[in-house]
Amino acid sequence: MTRIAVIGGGRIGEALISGLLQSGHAVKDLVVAEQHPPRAAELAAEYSVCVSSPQDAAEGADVIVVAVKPGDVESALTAVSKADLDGEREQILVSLAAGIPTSYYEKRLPAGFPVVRVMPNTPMLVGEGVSVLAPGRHVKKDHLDLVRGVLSAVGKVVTVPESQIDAVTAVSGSGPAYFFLVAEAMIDAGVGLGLTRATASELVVQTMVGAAAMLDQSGESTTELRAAVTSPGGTTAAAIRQLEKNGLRSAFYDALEAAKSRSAELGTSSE
Ligand SMILES: NC(=O)C1=CN([C@@H]2O[C@H](COP(=O)(O)OP(=O)(O)OC[C@H]3O[C@@H](n4cnc5c(N)ncnc54)[C@H](O)[C@@H]3O)[C@@H](O)[C@H]2O)C=CC1
Ligand SMILES: O=C(O)[C@@H]1CCC=N1
Repeated sequence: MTRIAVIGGGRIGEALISGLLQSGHAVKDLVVAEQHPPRAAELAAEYSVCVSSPQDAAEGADVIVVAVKPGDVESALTAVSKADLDGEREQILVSLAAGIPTSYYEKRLPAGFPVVRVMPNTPMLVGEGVSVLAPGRHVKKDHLDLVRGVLSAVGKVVTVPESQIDAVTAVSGSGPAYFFLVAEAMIDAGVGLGLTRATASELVVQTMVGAAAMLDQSGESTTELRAAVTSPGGTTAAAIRQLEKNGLRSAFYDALEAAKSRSAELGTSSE
């Protein structure tokens, strides 16, 4: 089995660990390096996962996953680099950090070391993530297949050229937060209309789950599905008119542009 070291046991590191274990990955083939001791203890207790230093974790791993904040990548990589790393051993580094390009790692790792940049998202926690892969210069087909195999255990896997990864970050990396925000706003609006918070939450969550399942399974476009709910002169048309009047569509254009720019900015500040 592929041995995986996760450097950084925060929200996305935990989502990956949890998703891999739920999909049948053996706990003995997972190790996490987490610098914050109480958090490390929490992960060990929750998942029975082995906790180690970044150096030791990287030493024995086939896949080294960097899951720290972009600003912590330098220190994490310095620690990882103390391990006896060797591209010849077919080790691969997978970076989940927003903004940090593969060239950043390639400059600092032994020559020829394969690096795959990945933009995951948190639904990997429940096996419904989407991980978008962008291979670095030294990545061969076998490396990419290995990373694809690992991440397909926790959701869908898509591959793009690295030039598209800032846009991907804006769409699917940050995307779950947009849906959570929409759900939050709808729940509050339902409460404003007199529903209890529990009822409003139940209705909104199930509506989101149902709508997502239809998008996924019906084969119909978003426009067709929306039209099917929108009766002429009806309630949905009245609501959508207000959403459009209040700039929902352009708010999303602006929001995703801001996220893409921020991802690019994180990259340039870490050259
Ligand atoms: N949270 C999300 O939805 C997504 C996050 N990402 C990326 O994943 C990375 C991690 O994000 P989060 O999990 O949200 O952050 P987080 O702050 O929850 O977790 C990062 C963890 O790394 C640990 N850490 C920092 N430096 C370390 C080191 N040198 N050695 C060991 N552990 C170290 C911290 O103590 C912390 O627990 C970021 O680069 C982010 O851009 C990517 C896609 C989605
Ligand atoms: O907000 C962030 O920077 C990270 C990257 C994508 C989702 N969360």
